[in-house]
Amino acid sequence: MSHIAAPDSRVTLVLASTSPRRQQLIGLLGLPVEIIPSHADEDTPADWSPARIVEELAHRKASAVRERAAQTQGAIVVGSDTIVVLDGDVLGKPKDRADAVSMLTRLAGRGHEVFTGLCCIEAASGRTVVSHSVTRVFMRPLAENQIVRYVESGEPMDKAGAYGIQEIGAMLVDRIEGDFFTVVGLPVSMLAAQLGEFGLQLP
Ligand SMILES: Cc1cn([C@H]2C[C@H](O)[C@@H](COP(=O)(O)OP(=O)(O)OP(=O)(O)O)O2)c(=O)[nH]c1=O
Repeated sequence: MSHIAAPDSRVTLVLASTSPRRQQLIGLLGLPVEIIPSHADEDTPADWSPARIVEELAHRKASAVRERAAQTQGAIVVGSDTIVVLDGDVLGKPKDRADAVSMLTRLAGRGHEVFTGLCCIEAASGRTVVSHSVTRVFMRPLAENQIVRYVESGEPMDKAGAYGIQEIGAMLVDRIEGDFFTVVGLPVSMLAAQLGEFGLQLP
């Protein structure tokens, strides 16, 4: 992987996440990274909009580790949350394989939206920036046996909407409108823009 010169060695990004995808993607920024898994409550009121849900959950995840992150010099905590939205219904991670099959049966052959919320908190000051990004994903029509075979791979189980566009799930997707990394769970260019608000110029 190529790297540009570290833009600001006084900053460490503290990723409040257990997601291996987010851990890999945040490395693209070329800044020092620490991981502090966050276990925030993910319940939200039923009448909240998708945008409000993902922004709130990204904020909760980042807030939950802010205090621990403050021990690191120049820490900026990053939290993120991703949901799939179809016909106004929020699809999170599937509860079991049957739930994954039913989500994918609904998603096949049509478009849906993926919302990702992103929150940066400067640990020392508490200064907070939060926003979200939306990408439209169009899935190929899928036969029942294709869906079942995909679910048997185990890949869908830790992913919102029961698919991973960056893995075998790439074969389920016809096209997207919007940012790819929003679907994977960490909108890299929005993160760079948020960090710009803390005076970091990236790249
Ligand atoms: C739609 C889609 C989702 N996903 C993933 C991104 C997120 O990791 C996950 C949604 O769950 P989240 O609750 O957003 O995140 P998480 O529990 O995996 O990690 P953490 O809260 O610790 O940060 O779905 C993909 O990897 N690819 C995809 O194509």
